[in-house]
Amino acid sequence: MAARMQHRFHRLLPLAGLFVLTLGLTLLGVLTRPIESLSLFWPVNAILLGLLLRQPHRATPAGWLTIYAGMLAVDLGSGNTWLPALWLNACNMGLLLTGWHLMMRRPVPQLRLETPQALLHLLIACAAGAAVAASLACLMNGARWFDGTLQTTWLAWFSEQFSTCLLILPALLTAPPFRRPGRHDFAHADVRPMLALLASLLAGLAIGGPGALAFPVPALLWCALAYRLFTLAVLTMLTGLAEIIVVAGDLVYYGVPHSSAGVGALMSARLGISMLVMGPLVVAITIALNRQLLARLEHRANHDTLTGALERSALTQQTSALMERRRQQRNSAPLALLMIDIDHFKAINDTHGHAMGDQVLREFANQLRQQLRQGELFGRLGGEEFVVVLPGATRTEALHIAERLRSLVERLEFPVTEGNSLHITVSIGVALTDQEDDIPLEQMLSRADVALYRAKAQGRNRVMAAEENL
Ligand SMILES: Nc1nc2c(ncn2[C@@H]2O[C@H](COP(=O)(O)OP(=O)(O)OP(=O)(O)O)[C@@H](O)[C@H]2O)c(=O)[nH]1
Repeated sequence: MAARMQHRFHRLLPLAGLFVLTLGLTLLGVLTRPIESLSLFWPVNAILLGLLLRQPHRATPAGWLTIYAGMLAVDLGSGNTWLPALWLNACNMGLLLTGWHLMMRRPVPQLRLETPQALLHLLIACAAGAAVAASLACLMNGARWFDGTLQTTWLAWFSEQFSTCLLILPALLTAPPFRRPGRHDFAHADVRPMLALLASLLAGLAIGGPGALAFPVPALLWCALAYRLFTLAVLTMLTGLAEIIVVAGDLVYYGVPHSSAGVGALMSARLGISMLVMGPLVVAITIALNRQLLARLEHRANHDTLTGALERSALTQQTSALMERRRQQRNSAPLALLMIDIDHFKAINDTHGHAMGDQVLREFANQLRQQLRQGELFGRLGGEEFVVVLPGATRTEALHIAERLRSLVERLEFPVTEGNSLHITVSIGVALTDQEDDIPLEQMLSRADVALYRAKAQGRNRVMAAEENL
């Protein structure tokens, strides 16, 4: 009984959360809505659509009904009668369901706006959702708003819903998982593009006229080049919403008439503002895409495809950079280099086949990598020979780590057939440098190689230190 109650509680809790969120957002929309007219902007639908696209498991029939109930509760609570409340919120649901179904047909990268085409799909989904909402509004309510024509009513609904969704959704869809920002997040942030954006908005306010709406575009393009996609999406959202408020609130003369006959012009301004921000968003998406591709290419170029360890050239370059940094910082902490070679690896290939040899190399590398700390390097020199670089490790520590790795490998099991597995051992040569004895990398490698050779000569499965400096 208690278990069933608990199960029911766990099922109802997310729905209760959705209900409270809908209630809060709708209340906010209603409070900013002048009596007997449409809201300046109605962010409820865009925010709920963003939430459902990020968390599709909430979009169950019960979830949709909960949202509808939340919206109805606010409308009825604020004095609306049943029929208009049912109708009005059916329009909102029309937008949500249309937008959700069109967007959910897209693969995940499109949902996260990872390609420029994804932005076009978002535009189509917003337009279709807004069109459904506007059509339902006209169908149900006739032409009771504005100047009483069906066309103005439809366009007013459409422009408000379309522009709000297009401005808000990119920020919601690209938001990274929440984490507390660290000091480093802001340490190197370039504030100039943001200041330029602010200046362009102020210039728009000071100069006015219809062209002023486009003043922020160059600053937004600069922001697109300087910031992450999510940051840019937040900036385009804030810029767009600020401009809509300024135009609709008649705070500055933008050449947009505000009589009821001017609803069409206000609608045009809303649509224009939401489309102006598409350009900077496409630039930011393209840059993010290029960065990802470059990072992937760089990873491919620097890492061995079989084991994921650093390639010889990347290992040499990163170790040299590490040594150079130590030199510049006059860091007297030592740096240790372990050269690790699998014993009798040829026999594994010969006995179990090359594919099994590859499997052993892959698993061996995975296990070794897991033992290393951040800042330590792991590379493959070729064949079954690997290198570990340990910055700051003393002689005792380096020997201790090498011994730990040797004994770990000895205990590894590589399944060959059912109930049958093979074992391997490694020989390790250790070389160490410090400030007084700052030797080039190539010399470190050859010292470790000599030590490794001695380990092999003395029977393998052992750690030997280079004699010169240990
Ligand atoms: N499966 C597989 N084998 C490789 C790869 N790279 C090198 N080898 C094989 O690794 C073996 C290395 O053999 P040797 O250099 O004779 O060394 P060993 O048999 O480990 O003997 P010792 O090092 O003296 O203990 C050769 O047979 C290579 O063909 C690889 O990427 N995959």
